[in-house]
Amino acid sequence: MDTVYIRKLAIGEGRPKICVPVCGKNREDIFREAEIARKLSADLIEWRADWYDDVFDRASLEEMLQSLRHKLGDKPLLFTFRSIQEGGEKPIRPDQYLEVSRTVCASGQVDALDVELFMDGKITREIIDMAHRQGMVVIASNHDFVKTPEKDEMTRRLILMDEMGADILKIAVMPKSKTDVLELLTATEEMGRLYTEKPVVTMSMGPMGLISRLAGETFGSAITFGAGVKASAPGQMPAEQLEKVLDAIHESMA
Ligand SMILES: O=C1C[C@@](O)(C(=O)O)C[C@@H](O)[C@@H]1O
Repeated sequence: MDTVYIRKLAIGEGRPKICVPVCGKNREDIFREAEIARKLSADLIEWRADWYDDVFDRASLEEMLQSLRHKLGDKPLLFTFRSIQEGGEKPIRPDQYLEVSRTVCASGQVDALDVELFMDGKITREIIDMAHRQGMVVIASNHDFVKTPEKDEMTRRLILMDEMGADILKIAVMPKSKTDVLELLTATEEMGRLYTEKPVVTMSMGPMGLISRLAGETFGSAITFGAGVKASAPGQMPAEQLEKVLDAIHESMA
């Protein structure tokens, strides 16, 4: 697997990196959560801006990006607007998604950008190119909060992300059975062995899928999300506990 750097953080080698989401609705909550995430074991902080009340106001968004960067120092920052159809808080039209992404890219304050694969083919490509021109890392993503697609469909989507030029390929799906969790792990393993050199990030959500958030070093998932103040998706463990488990696995595997 190739290593992708987000600032100095090496994604794709060693222990999976811990990403802690920040999901505040207003300035105060966002700063409080970011401060907690920074002190926790976060290797990377995700600002889930779909939770932010004023996200569609450009001046407020620009100001928040600057302040967040200031608060986080050189901690790597991932910007995500998760659309409602993929499990996020707010609906967003493709043109708004493009506009928000433009503001984020132009701000120069963000290190990595989450781009939803199925937002809109043309816009997705445009955003990926724009983020790359700014020297940002692109994490393409896809989420199914209802079910686990078949293994070949999951690998197809991840391959599509690779072809679209994303640097890191991510999929999160909901299991209905333990077999679904195995499907996700098999898709993860196959991606690394057969289809890509890029880092892959996968998770099976909910309590049944929890094991997939711990097993990245074995099956090939390079980032795992751990809860700070609150979880941004079902099945996330508190980041502190997650760190202990990942460290124990890493040390015993060495
Ligand atoms: O894509 C992901 C993964 C995630 O959905 C999870 O299941 O941990 C959490 C989201 O905040 C993040 O953007």
